[in-house]
Amino acid sequence: MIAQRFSTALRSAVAQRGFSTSSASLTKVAVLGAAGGIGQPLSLLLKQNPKVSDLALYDIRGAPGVAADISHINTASSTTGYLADNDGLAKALKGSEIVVIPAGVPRKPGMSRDDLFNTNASIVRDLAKACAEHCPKAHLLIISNPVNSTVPICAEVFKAAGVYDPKRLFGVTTLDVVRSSKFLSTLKGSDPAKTRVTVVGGHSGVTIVPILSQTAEGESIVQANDQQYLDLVKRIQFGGDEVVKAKDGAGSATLSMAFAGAVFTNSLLRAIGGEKGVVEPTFVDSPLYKDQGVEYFASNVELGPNGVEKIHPVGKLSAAEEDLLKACLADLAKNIKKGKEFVGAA
Ligand SMILES: NC(=O)c1ccc[n+]([C@@H]2O[C@H](COP(=O)([O-])OP(=O)(O)OC[C@H]3O[C@@H](n4cnc5c(N)ncnc54)[C@H](O)[C@@H]3O)[C@@H](O)[C@H]2O)c1
Ligand SMILES: O=C(O)C[C@H](O)C(=O)O
Repeated sequence: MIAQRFSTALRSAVAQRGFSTSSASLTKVAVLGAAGGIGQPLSLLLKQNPKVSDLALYDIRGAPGVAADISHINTASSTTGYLADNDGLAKALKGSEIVVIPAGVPRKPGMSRDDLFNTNASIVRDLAKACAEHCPKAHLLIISNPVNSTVPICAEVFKAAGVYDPKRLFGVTTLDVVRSSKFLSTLKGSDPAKTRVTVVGGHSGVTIVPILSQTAEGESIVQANDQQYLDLVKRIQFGGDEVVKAKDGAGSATLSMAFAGAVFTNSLLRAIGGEKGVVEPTFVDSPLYKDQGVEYFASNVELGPNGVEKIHPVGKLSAAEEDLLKACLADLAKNIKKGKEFVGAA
């Protein structure tokens, strides 16, 4: 009865905001690391998403305050904050269909993402264990770095628990897509909303491979293969370092990441709600380069109600992009192996 009343209230709020209610699914979303630099703005953006029915905000510190604050926003979803005591993590996860994980430490200048491994690997492993126990069918969206290793860690934890579904595990690489779109459209004077760049590979340095040749605005830059192209690729691959440097010890990208995380979560919510043709680049368990020892790879993925619907191949590449891909695969294989070794799976 209460659930029915809530559902009616949510649909009416959705309608008032001008969104179509027909495809609006009612979905509980948990954010783990919700009081952090990414967690707070991401939670704020998710609170504005009419497809979210319940927002469960978990952190080892500060989550109840963030939840109290966000809960006053007059959208229909409910918001609850949880700490580790009183079984907070289990309560946050129970019934969640999507779990977004930005928990962990960010970089400081001079650090690589791999330097975060020692701290973040165990944080992500333990959170994945809790997910495997309390919401084994949830879609897991991993933001915590190094993504190239934390995604394999989650997969191995789920395999050990006997609940692994490769279709429901995603490394969030959307920030690379967002940056590519912004940097390319700035150079070309095009509309960033219409300048869509596919980024494949992984999420760190040379493992980030923008396929500019497949975008109308990028084609001529790739053909010229001059300093402008080299600079653009470098800026996309090392955009994270640009922010780390500018923040000067206060962390890494948080606001643009929250935006990117909200974009990817919304795409998945649309697909879960039955919308067809929703495609996002994301780092998943992928057949594309398994024969070269690379089990996880980001490429365009069509999303569906059960997560990964179809993994698209990278398509035609320029000679320069072929070289970028080669360098990517070598690094990626090492990052993946490191993650698997951490959980005793390699
Ligand atoms: N995938 C990407 O594109 C991308 C982009 C930016 C940042 N990141 C990564 O996201 C992570 C978080 O960055 P941030 O700037 O939000 O850091 P932050 O330090 O501001 O926030 C991290 C939060 O995680 C919490 N936390 C730590 N251990 C936890 C645990 N066991 N359970 C629950 N919460 C826990 C902390 O209390 C903190 O609130 C970093 O690893 C960063 O490198 C990834
Ligand atoms: O650069 C970082 O460490 C954070 C994130 O991965 C990014 O790309 O901004």
